[in-house]
Amino acid sequence: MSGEGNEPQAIRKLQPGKLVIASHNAGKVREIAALLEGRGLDVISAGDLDLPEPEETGTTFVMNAELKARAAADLSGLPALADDSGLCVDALGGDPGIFSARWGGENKDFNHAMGLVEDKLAAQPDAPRDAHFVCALALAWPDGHVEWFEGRVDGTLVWPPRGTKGHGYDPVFLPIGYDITFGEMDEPAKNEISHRGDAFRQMVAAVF
Ligand SMILES: O=P(O)(O)OP(=O)(O)OP(=O)(O)OC[C@H]1O[C@@H](n2cnc3c(O)ncnc32)[C@H](O)[C@@H]1O
Ligand SMILES: [Mg+2]
Repeated sequence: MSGEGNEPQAIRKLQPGKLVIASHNAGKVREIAALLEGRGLDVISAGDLDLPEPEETGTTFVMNAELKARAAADLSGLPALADDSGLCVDALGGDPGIFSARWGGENKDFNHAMGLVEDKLAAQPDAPRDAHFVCALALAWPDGHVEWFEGRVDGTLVWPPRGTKGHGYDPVFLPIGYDITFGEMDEPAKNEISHRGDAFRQMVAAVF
């Protein structure tokens, strides 16, 4: 059968029309909608469609992005784009990583989550504060086809948290080459250098 077996799979183009943003995180949905602007897509969020939040049982960012995108595509019958992302701190062996949202607890309290990172780093006062954000994007179609892209941005962590423009861990993340945190940066400037912007540029080059 053609297209199966060991043949490389062609990248599938995304046609103009409806696209579900398979995320329940308002900050991410806002950034994703801005990154997709002007591409002829009618963007609907998982929240607008009342889609349930799937349990993130994967062990990698890509696995979790794929399971969220597939769940939304299956339930909506539309192509769906999911983002699984997180902050990886070198001195903490890559934590919180795929558990970044879960460190915010049931109330999704990122002051608490940033405090947890600070407390754990306090035990290693001489360790470098290097960290990076990762963003895996998965684009899934209702017939099961899926495409993946992964982006990254490197930086260092600073305390106290600075700025109120971003979301999640943005106030403690100082990207390399900048003297303001993601929390102090306007959204278009953040999108230009962020893990999410990086993954999006790869996706745009491939599927449009
Ligand atoms: O799964 P969905 O519904 O998309 O929403 P979520 O918030 O649970 O998203 P993730 O599972 O991907 O967890 C990612 C967490 O990592 C953090 N994060 C990801 N991208 C970030 C960014 O650009 N700035 C700050 N924090 C970010 C933020 O705390 C997120 O809650
Ligand atoms: Mg999540």
